[in-house]
Amino acid sequence: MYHLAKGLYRLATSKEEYSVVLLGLDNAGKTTFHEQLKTVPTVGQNVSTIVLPDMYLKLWDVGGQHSLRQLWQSYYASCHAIVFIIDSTDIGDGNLEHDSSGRLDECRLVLEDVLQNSETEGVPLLILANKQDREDCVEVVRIKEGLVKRVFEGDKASSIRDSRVLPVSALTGTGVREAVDWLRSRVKWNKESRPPVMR
Ligand SMILES: Nc1nc2c(ncn2[C@@H]2O[C@H](COP(=O)(O)OP(=O)(O)OP(=O)(O)O)[C@@H](O)[C@H]2O)c(=O)[nH]1
Ligand SMILES: [Mg+2]
Repeated sequence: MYHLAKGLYRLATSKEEYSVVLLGLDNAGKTTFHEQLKTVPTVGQNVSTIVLPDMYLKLWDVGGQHSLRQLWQSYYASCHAIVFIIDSTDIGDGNLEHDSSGRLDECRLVLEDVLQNSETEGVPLLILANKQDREDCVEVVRIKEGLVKRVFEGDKASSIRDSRVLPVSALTGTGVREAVDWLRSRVKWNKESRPPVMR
């Protein structure tokens, strides 16, 4: 009887859990974005869970430094969405042809690499044009035209997936709510291909 009651209680109180991995070059603002949302720390500092009315969103903050990027792929198979964060102040004027620092091109290559991996096929992708609070930031439309469109139109991004580009400031929190709302709807839409874990 106890086990039945416990089972029923669990069934009534359990929720779907979806994992979201935060990617992007070093210094893009992944950890700042994560801090903005952090409610329940899970194992380790770089994982936390946001409790939403209808689901848990588990966020994985992975380091973006060059040497750490090879670890990203270990998150691909189990993630339900990818957030790719861009430092909008570190991509020149957003045009690949004038990219003197090389960071826009680096960003493009890294993003292409993520999209090309077969384990990310069909996974919803949210691109965040971060640091929009800064005066020297490149506007989101330019990032869409100069980077995202090129990546999506190139031959390296074959698979069909839900994607969106949103302007945010992880520091001030502007746009963060919209980002979570987008993720919440998309992981649900994609749940047949990537079923959630029940918690
Ligand atoms: N002005 C401004 N600064 C930001 C914003 N987001 C992050 N920063 C700053 O950018 C720097 C890097 O942010 P992090 O969140 O540590 O970057 P990261 O992507 O986690 O970097 P790695 O862990 O090295 O991959 C910090 O000094 C942040 O305060 C933002 O929206 N606006
Ligand atoms: Mg970090």
